[in-house]
Amino acid sequence: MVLEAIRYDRGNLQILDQLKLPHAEVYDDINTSGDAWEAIKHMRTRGAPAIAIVAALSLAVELLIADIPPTAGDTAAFVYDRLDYLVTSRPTAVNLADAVRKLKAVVDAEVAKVKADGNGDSIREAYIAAAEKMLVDDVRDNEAIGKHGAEWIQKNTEFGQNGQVSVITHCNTGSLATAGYGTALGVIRALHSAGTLKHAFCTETRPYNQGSRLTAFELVHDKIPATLVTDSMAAALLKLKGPSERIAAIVVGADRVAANGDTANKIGTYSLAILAKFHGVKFLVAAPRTTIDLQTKSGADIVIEERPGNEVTLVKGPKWVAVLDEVDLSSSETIKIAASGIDVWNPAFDVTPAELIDGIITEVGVVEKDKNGEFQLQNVFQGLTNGNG
Ligand SMILES: CSC[C@H]1O[C@H](OP(=O)(O)O)[C@H](O)[C@@H]1O
Repeated sequence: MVLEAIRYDRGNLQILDQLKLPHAEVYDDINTSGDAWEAIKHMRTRGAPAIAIVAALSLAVELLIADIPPTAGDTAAFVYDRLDYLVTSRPTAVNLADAVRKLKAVVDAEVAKVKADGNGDSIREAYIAAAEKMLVDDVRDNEAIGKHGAEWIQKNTEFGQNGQVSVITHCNTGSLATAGYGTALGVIRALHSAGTLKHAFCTETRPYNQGSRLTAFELVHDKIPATLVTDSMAAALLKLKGPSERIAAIVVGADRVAANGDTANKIGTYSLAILAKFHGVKFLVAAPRTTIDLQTKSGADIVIEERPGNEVTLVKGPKWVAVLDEVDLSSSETIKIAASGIDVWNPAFDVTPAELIDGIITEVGVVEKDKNGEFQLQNVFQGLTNGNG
């Protein structure tokens, strides 16, 4: 059974409520852009690609039920208004803004054909087809990212050239963050499928715990040999077990890759990049081209989302029944794990400078820095890379 964060057929969209994972798999109906905004904002669905796809498809569903004036101009105005609203749900990941830009262009082209006072049906149809294509393209891109990333690791790491490799990954970048297969977790899936993965190590990824709640869930589901560590254990893991476990690389996802290769990703990524450099393991970012933002020159220009402090100080979940080593799904408890009155800083992302990144794994190949130590990311949009993947 394949894990699905998003379930869709025309007129019907459901998301897997990721606040209930790993203990319960509950799907929520998404019937409007408003439903999608709430789900994205409160992280019932999350992951840069998944956010964009859920937003796009929510409007594809809404267009079939909303009471919109019949002209093409009115339909386009409704689409623009809803897309502009959806893009306010979370600021850091570029995939949503990228999808909005592309969907607006589809609508504009259709309005140009039928003229503003023409029938709005073709606008609706063009939008829905474009949104549905994003769902299909994402899985295809992720499988290509997995292939390129696995090949690059096997070819460009000492452990990869003579046997199996182990990989550290952060946050969740799998089927629960995308339309399927995943980006960095897709690379781990590809290594595992090729029989070249020794072990995957996933970090807990405080405070939302994407690693312990979601990535661990995916790795167990796929029967991939894996070990969970806390974020603070990563350094000791590399120092004490890096050679013996043949840890060849740290592979992470991305929320926004700036034109120079600086990458915004889940908080804690920057620390891992520094550890990789110090311990001589490769540091790789896995991201589809929908995550690469040539309009943002560098990491300094990326808006970092800050989330509520209680996402750090409160831990919610079902009661654990010790004697059964199971959870009581009929219960729900919230535990406070910090002193009242303490200030909390809770940035959801950090920025890893391009100098710490050995390669950016895309669906068209792995981009490495040129002889001047710079990423030439514009080339990937012509399907070109200079990597060895
Ligand atoms: C392929 S998911 C990319 C990216 O999105 C995640 O952020 P969040 O869980 O807050 O939506 C995380 O940073 C992943 O690396």
